[in-house]
Amino acid sequence: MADEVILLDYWPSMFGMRTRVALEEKNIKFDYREQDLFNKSPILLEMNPVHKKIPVLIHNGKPVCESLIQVEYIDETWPGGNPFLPSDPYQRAQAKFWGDFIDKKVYGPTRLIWGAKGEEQEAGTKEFIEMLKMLESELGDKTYFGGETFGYVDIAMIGFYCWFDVLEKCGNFSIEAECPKLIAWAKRCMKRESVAKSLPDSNKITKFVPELKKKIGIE
Ligand SMILES: N[C@@H](CCC(=O)N[C@@H](CSO)C(=O)NCC(=O)O)C(=O)O
Repeated sequence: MADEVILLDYWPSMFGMRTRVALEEKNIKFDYREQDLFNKSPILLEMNPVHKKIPVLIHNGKPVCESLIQVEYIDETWPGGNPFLPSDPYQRAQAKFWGDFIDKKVYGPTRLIWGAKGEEQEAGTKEFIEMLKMLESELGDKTYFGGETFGYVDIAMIGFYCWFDVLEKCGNFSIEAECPKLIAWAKRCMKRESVAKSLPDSNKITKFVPELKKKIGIE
């Protein structure tokens, strides 16, 4: 029986983009189901009762929650092609460390940059740039975070790239000026069909943010 793969997602989500990219990298056919996070569907509540968040990967009726867990699950379940994670335990640990770093240290400041004002927004901008500089020094002169092949940390981070334009406009800074190597890396990733297909156009994100702010009551 062919695998049934459903992805409960939300188009602007940099977390959902991770799972989209991972599925595309493995050439897995999946049923993409856009979710309304302001009026959550019964299937979302049923499949992710703990966090009630997207993305949720439903594989033959069984839900896998949390985007980085989904990326690893996809890598293990469909092992063909380039592995996302290295086989060496230490290298795997290092890749997961940077995935965790992105979740703990990169995502938070982005909310302040587009959602806050004044000193709070400035603090978010400063923090974001500092965190990107740490990522850039980890990348160094490598093609991808794991070396020559596109993998786990690239997948964890690349979804933020389509948010860079709106973050720069809100925070009045240039990511390229601060982290040129990181921008060069992102452009390299965008050349991959799996990434180009999975990330929305940054103009769409830029138009979306003011609508989102209105919807959540921050103006
Ligand atoms: N650690 C999780 C984060 C998912 C998340 O925040 N999803 C958001 C949309 S993207 O910002 C979400 O589903 N929010 C709905 C809510 O918070 O109610 C992951 O990596 O999958």
